[in-house]
Amino acid sequence: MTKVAMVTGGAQGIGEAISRRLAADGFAVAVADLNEDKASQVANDIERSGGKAMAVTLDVADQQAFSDAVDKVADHFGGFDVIVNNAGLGPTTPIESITPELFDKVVHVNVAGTIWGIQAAVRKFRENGTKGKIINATSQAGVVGNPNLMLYCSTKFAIRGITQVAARDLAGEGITANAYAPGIVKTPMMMDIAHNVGKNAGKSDEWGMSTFSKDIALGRLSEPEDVAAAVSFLAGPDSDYITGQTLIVDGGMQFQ
Ligand SMILES: NC(=O)C1=CN([C@@H]2O[C@H](COP(=O)(O)OP(=O)(O)OC[C@H]3O[C@@H](n4cnc5c(N)ncnc54)[C@H](O)[C@@H]3O)[C@@H](O)[C@H]2O)C=CC1
Ligand SMILES: CC(=O)C(C)=O
Repeated sequence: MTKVAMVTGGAQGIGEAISRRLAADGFAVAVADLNEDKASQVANDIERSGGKAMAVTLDVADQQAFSDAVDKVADHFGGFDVIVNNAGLGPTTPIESITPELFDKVVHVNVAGTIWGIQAAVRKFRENGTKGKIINATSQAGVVGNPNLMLYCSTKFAIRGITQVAARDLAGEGITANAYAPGIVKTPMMMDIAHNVGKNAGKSDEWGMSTFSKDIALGRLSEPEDVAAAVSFLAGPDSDYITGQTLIVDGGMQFQ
């Protein structure tokens, strides 16, 4: 029986790499994203390569839409086994720059979006009697406070707590919940942060990326595929006994 995985923010960056890796692992993959065109491109490319995939247009901050999307995926593929709550926003926010509007936007996507994904997945797992897996995107910025990323870091620290609570609440049903914490990965989100680091110092984007990565990850950059390999492990049978953990993906893999 083909297992089914849904990847939010699956149309670009780390999420795209996760979508492609899980398809290569044999999952039927739902590429869920705000960006309908990019999600369709990724899903179509997976299908052209012999995998099973579908695109789902979704704003993870919309609780009902998330629930409806999980129903659509389960109905289309005939099951639902893994949710990867990968979608997120990563603005650069010096303390004085944080507004109520920006706070609401980022927390609704990163934190509420993760909770709505867990809620929708658990409902479907229970309906189908599936011992499913919940895999959430935190970050090294959810383990260590990063300069000028107060709002973002607050959400990534929150996601680790959400993951630990979900693991504890769901252990009796055989449902696991874990998080992955990438280091510095060259994606549009990270390039935006690097741009702001450089701009604040009157330097280039390249200087910003190099400086930030040296400060945070000893200058080590990870590839989206490195993170996808960690998520492949968490989605696969070898991690069935693991729950409530954060897998750090920065110059290797280690549980936190
Ligand atoms: N790039 C990095 O260095 C690191 C990234 N992460 C985390 O990994 C995850 C993916 O990050 P990246 O690939 O770098 O991001 P990205 O910004 O390159 O891609 C994010 C994807 O999520 C989608 N998205 C954004 N808001 C959405 C919403 N409301 N509903 C549905 N989809 C939405 C975007 O359309 C995009 O396709 C995020 O949770 C991020 O916090 C963690 C550590 C490091
Ligand atoms: C974007 C992010 O999570 C970083 C810089 O670790």
